[in-house]
Amino acid sequence: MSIDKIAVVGGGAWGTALAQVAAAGGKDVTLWALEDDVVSAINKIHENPIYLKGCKLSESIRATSNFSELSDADAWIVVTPAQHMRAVLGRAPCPNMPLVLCSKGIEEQSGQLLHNVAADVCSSSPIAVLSGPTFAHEVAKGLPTAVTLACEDDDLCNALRDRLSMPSFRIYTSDDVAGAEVGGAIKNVLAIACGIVAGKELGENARSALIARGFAEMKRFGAAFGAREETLAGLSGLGDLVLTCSSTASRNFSLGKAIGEGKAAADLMKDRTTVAEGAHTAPVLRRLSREKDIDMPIVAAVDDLLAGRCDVDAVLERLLSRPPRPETA
Ligand SMILES: NC(=O)C1=CN([C@@H]2O[C@H](COP(=O)(O)OP(=O)(O)OC[C@H]3O[C@@H](n4cnc5c(N)ncnc54)[C@H](O)[C@@H]3O)[C@@H](O)[C@H]2O)C=CC1
Ligand SMILES: O=C(CO)COP(=O)(O)O
Repeated sequence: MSIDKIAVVGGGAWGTALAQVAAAGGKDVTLWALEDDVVSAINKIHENPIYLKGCKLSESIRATSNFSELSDADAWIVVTPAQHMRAVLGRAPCPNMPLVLCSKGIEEQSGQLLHNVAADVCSSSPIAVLSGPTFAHEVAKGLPTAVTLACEDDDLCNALRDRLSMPSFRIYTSDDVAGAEVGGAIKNVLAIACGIVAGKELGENARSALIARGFAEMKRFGAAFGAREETLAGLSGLGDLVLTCSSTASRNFSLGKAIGEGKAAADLMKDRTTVAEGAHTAPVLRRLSREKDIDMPIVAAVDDLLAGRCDVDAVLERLLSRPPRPETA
């Protein structure tokens, strides 16, 4: 299977970093971006100063705002914010070639995982999911990174792995598409919770407890949505959870930190140019957990804080006064 021409759909930090990985691996890369300023900066100065400032890009990456220039690609790497994926793919002449979904979230309106959203819009495209602990600025610099690539078609999964791998970008394969998506979506909500712990100065013990109990919520949700526990314990679940819950380089963690320091979520969300997916995932995750009767107290707490229904002290009191229970329940 020839995968030499790559189209990247989405010119944010992650799409730009993935374009850089593919170009460094010798692929012919065309990147579709929404903003004309991003397109012209990548073509003229080989940088994306809006979303990935300070990172020199390969001169071979061509940027465009015209979908027709992606029509001869062998695969599309789709990196839009989760809530815009349906609209962006709907604007494109739907390709028959493989789509590699790299966004992290759940569609708010439909409650669907993103592979289902993409399948709705591009019903004839085979779908893979690439997810893991991957801060864009580190990947763009070529620092060592490992990810999960999930696809139900083994041959396609192996072909994509072979064509997209680099020594510093190590790809592990899986056939658990839902599992790879569930971990990436939920860890963003839990990162907001860990940011709140940091902003409120509740200590490192509390942060570790949140990671472990948050992982328990991820496993409960995953079991109801067809995710395998071994996938959730891997790069796309626990690996990404630990990364995002530990660093102010995470937009989700930083959003939580500011809330923990006393700022109002609504003010923090106003005028954002970069995406903190957890803020969009929390309400839909809460809704789905209620519908399926899945106990997710940390997700519920983050949802209440983001919606301004409670303050941090009230949410903390609620979490700490829950009745004792066996750890594995
Ligand atoms: N930045 C990172 O380190 C990583 C991000 N991701 C995921 O990749 C996805 C994209 O995130 P980033 O590249 O970081 O974005 P970003 O925060 O760097 O940039 C925002 C993106 O949103 C797009 N956008 C804004 N309004 C839009 C609209 N109305 N329609 C379509 N697109 C619109 C912009 O064009 C831009 O591409 C997210 O789901 C994120 O969770 C995954 C792994 C790492
Ligand atoms: O998904 C990411 C790292 O794997 C990026 O996290 P943030 O969106 O919180 O910055």
